[in-house]
Amino acid sequence: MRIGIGYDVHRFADNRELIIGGVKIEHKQGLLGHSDADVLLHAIKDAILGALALGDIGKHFPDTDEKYKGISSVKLLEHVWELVESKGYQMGNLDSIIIAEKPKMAPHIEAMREIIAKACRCEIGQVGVKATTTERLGFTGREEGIAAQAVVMLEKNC
Ligand SMILES: Nc1ccn([C@@H]2O[C@H](COP(=O)(O)O)[C@@H](O)[C@H]2O)c(=O)n1
Ligand SMILES: C[C@@]1(CO)OP(=O)(O)OP(=O)(O)OC[C@H]1O
Repeated sequence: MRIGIGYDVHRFADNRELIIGGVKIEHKQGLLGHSDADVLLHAIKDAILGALALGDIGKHFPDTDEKYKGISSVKLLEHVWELVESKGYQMGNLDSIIIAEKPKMAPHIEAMREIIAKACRCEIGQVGVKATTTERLGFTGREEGIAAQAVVMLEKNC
């Protein structure tokens, strides 16, 4: 078994879509990034790569490379998962948390779990997604950005 941890932050910006966990969420602002800035999927991918000591997403998908400009983070997760399978591992389980004052994530959590489970070729029951505010404290509390954390456990195929 291998475990990994991931953490990411993206700042809010005008004229950007808000995409979290592969779900487009209606909000006054979106997150800024070279890709679609899906902070949750970035934390999950870093946790997966970390579990296999393969570095981080910046190493695999440099933000200086035009081919990743505006790219869907679901596509990048699918690519990371192909690496996992090529190394002979499968999903044990993953858990994650979105740290955001607003918007409300609860109505979108099931859709996020489905998207992540599909990309990682596992059951929805192996994928945890939660959300919390920081009670208006800090940069997330001031609605300057959103953070996400993830942990993953991978199991070696028999
Ligand atoms: N952006 C968010 C933040 C929180 N939630 C849900 O609300 C619950 C209460 O949040 P607290 O920070 O006050 O503990 C939390 O457990 C989430 O279910 C949310 O949907 N979206
Ligand atoms: C996802 C990538 C892709 O270029 O770009 P960003 O959306 O800027 O995201 P970040 O977490 O800052 O860096 C990782 C990059 O790999």
